[in-house]
Amino acid sequence: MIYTCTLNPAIDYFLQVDHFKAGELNHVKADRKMPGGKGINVSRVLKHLGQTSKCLGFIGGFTGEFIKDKLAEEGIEADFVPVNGDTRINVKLKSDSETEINGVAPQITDEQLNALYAKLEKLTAEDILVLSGSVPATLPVTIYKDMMDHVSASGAKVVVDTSGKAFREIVDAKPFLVKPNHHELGEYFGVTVETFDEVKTYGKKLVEKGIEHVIVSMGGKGAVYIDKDEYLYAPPAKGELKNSVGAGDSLVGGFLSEYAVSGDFRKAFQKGAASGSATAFSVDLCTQEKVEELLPQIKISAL
Ligand SMILES: Nc1ncnc2c1ncn2[C@@H]1O[C@H](COP(=O)(O)OP(=O)(O)OP(=O)(O)O)[C@@H](O)[C@H]1O
Ligand SMILES: O=P(O)(O)OC[C@@]1(O)O[C@H](CO)[C@@H](O)[C@@H]1O
Repeated sequence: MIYTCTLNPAIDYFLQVDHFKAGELNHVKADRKMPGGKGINVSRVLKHLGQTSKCLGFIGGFTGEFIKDKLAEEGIEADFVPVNGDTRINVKLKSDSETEINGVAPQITDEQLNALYAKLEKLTAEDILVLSGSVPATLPVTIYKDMMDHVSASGAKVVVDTSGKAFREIVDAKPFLVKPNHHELGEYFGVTVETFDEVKTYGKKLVEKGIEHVIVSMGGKGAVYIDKDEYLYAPPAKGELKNSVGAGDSLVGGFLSEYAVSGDFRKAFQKGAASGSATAFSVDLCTQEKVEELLPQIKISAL
């Protein structure tokens, strides 16, 4: 089973405003509310691609109810720990440019944290645990490492997609796979990472630290896969950019949908990259149909 854990889920509130002007009254042309948060997006992508998964994390309030209902409607299993406050709302404003305003997480108590740890006891070596997104301020910044410690005896594989301090804390715990984007990779090493050579250099440093598989996503420039033996490049598919929110999660979901079945990294990387592009060219997260349409465009090559 693939478990996704979203410590800080959100309702993604997408707003379309013609020529948004800060400091003035703006009228919304169209809006949309979606269950969000990185792990939840990974689970939704897995579902679209025919794979089951279970969503873990913390959820609360009327916003949490909305997310639980939507996941249930889509047939996605969830086993969240309930919290007292409201799960946050993240504003995704599309106008002449894209602006994101991510909300504040509700408070999480030690008891609730322990309830999450208890759910991890079930994991076995057959399972994959995806730890994705930001860490609520009331949790220790070492939480992802602590969660890895809880599952290490089980042999479950851990995949991490986070940034900032949370990413800094997890690297030394040597997860199975990490997926920073090139900005996050640069932030970790205190440098700017823009070129493919820079991605190779700094991605390899993560492999040398003991992380088996590193995927660095580069938005419209594609993605790079690094392990101890090789560097692979997945180009972006061609299409019209509609929404970049969740493209990285789609890369992770697409990758896992193939890896869980075949264990083939090259094919998984190709499917992940196709899924990232498919989401970038869609209003919602990628569909199986769109991923299959784009797959032939993603020719994996050595870098
Ligand atoms: N404009 C685009 N055109 C084609 N493919 C894209 C585009 N943007 C993203 N992708 C694909 O999706 C992958 C992931 O995108 P990106 O690097 O933006 O992830 P991210 O920064 O983690 O995003 P998020 O946090 O919003 O999920 C890219 O590596 C690429 O394969
Ligand atoms: O604030 P975080 O947890 O880093 O990111 C949360 C978020 O921006 O990431 C997803 C897209 O990747 C969205 O669904 C969600 O709103």
